[in-house]
Amino acid sequence: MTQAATASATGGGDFHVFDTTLRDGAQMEGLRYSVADKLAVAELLDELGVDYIEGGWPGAIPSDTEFFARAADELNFKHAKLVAFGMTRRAASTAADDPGFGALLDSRAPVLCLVAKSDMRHVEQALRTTPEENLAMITDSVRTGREHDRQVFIDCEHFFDGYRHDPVYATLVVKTALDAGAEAVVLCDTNGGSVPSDITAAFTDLRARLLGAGLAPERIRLGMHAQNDTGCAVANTIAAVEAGAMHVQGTANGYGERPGNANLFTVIANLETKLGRKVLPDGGLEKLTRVSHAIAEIANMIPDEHAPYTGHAAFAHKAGIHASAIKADPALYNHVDPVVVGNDMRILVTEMAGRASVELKGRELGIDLSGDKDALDRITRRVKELESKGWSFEAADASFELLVRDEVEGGLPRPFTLDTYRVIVDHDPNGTTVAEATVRVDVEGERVISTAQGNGPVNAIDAALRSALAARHPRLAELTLSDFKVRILAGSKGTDAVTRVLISMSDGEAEWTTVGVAPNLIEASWNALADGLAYGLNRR
Ligand SMILES: CC(=O)SCCNC(=O)CCNC(=O)[C@H](O)C(C)(C)COP(=O)(O)OP(=O)(O)OC[C@H]1O[C@@H](n2cnc3c(N)ncnc32)[C@H](O)[C@@H]1OP(=O)(O)O
Ligand SMILES: CC(=O)C(=O)O
Repeated sequence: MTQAATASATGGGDFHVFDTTLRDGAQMEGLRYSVADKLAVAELLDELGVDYIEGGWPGAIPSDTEFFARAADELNFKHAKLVAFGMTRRAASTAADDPGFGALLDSRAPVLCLVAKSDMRHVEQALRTTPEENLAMITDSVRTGREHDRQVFIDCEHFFDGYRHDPVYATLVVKTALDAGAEAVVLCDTNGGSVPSDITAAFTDLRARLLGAGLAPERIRLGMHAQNDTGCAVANTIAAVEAGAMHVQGTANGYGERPGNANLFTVIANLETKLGRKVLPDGGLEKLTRVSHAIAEIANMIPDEHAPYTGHAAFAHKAGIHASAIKADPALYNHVDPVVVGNDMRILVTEMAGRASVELKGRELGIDLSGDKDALDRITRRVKELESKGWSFEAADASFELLVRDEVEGGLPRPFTLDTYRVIVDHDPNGTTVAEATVRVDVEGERVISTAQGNGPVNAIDAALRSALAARHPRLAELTLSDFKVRILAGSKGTDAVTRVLISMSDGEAEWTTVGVAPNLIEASWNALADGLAYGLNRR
């Protein structure tokens, strides 16, 4: 860590984006970072341009102690400052003698963020100390941090509940921390039970009380830390900023304990695009989607498709009426240009599509359908008819493209046509199951028969088909099956259910998905497989 400690008690209009993905975000059930993961996440957050990265609690959590040791040697942030989280010193001791506090200083982090009690009930029941001693713990901890050349933030735990219960004491806690030299005092909605009007009222009232207590306006530096238990964490954070907060805390993708924390990426995007506050360095905002997905990958979490701004579906339009207006101007149905946050707009073609949806989807696929009203009519009708029978094109772009090309270009060249297939599944007395498939196909005028075994019927058909085509189509070896999804769609009478199969394939450069629907699982799979291979072999 080459970052010099820059303890500063100067007030002013600077605004902080404070990320706590690696501390509070790591408190999420089911999430566990290795030290290497944490180092990688920290680098991504620095690249995005957040101001502070809270790395964990050194001294309390052994892997966090290791993270800070490695961070000090290995990380070289371009923009951010690394923050060590901890608590104010223990009651009836001194910060200088408190081993927990010592571990924070030993971490070499240039910034400390200390959680302090601000709800009288917590002081009495959890700390089991006096209100005065709690204030002394805050003063001593902030001053000691400052004496060691650290910036110090105070997180006021349970601030909003405490403020409702005893606003005089909660105000005194904030004033004490600011008087001691805290860079900012962060008001935490720890139980996450607040709604935006609570936040606005508390910030406004607290500011008036602090001014009344003699604090100069520029010394009132407040921040917001919102948990998402009411689903209002982002809204609460925005309400806080509108009420004067100059520091926002949150986590990547909203990871955190219980329903999580304020999604910092949504907060940042709202601040920049709605409130007109530039909070990231130049070029930062357009990295938002990539960084969000990269952190999900490291955290081993499936990215939230529907996350505002960064989700894959955040700018996906399914309704035909939306597409018809988007054709005139994408801004008519997008609240911001997706490119601003590094995302893309997508048009989904389903039974809800109209001609405009088909035209725009064609444009996405590089097929110009504009002006061909007959083709647009035919394709739209065909999509609606197939979807009513169970097909689903929204996740199967390759099947849609094959359908469009069939309608307007006489279809892509088919590398083979099926004559027959047969599959046998053997379950022997030892419990071993083997599937064997034989396919008979026409390949460029020649009839080819091939037999292969597999661990299941679809695997066996895939192997037999590949073996039949291998000599004429060596590129098949590059095409791998990356996903196989089956869904049974209930029929109207209960017994006439149909099966929908989605198959994703990749050639190492691109991935595409095809859909097959039939009353029989093997037939549905064959349809999807045959289309997937045909699409792949035609891909350039
Ligand atoms: C709202 C938040 O999310 S804050 C972050 C919470 N994160 C964590 O708790 C994760 C890491 N925590 C830990 O590893 C452990 O809980 C430790 C190391 C911090 C403490 O462990 P222990 O010493 O075994 O204490 P334990 O966890 O049982 O209780 C917490 C102690 O801290 C005290 N404490 C709680 N908050 C504060 C505070 N702000 N300032 C000073 N002391 C505090 C409690 O009164 C209690 O004291 P006691 O030991 O005298 O009963
Ligand atoms: C500090 C913190 O994480 C909270 O109060 O929620």
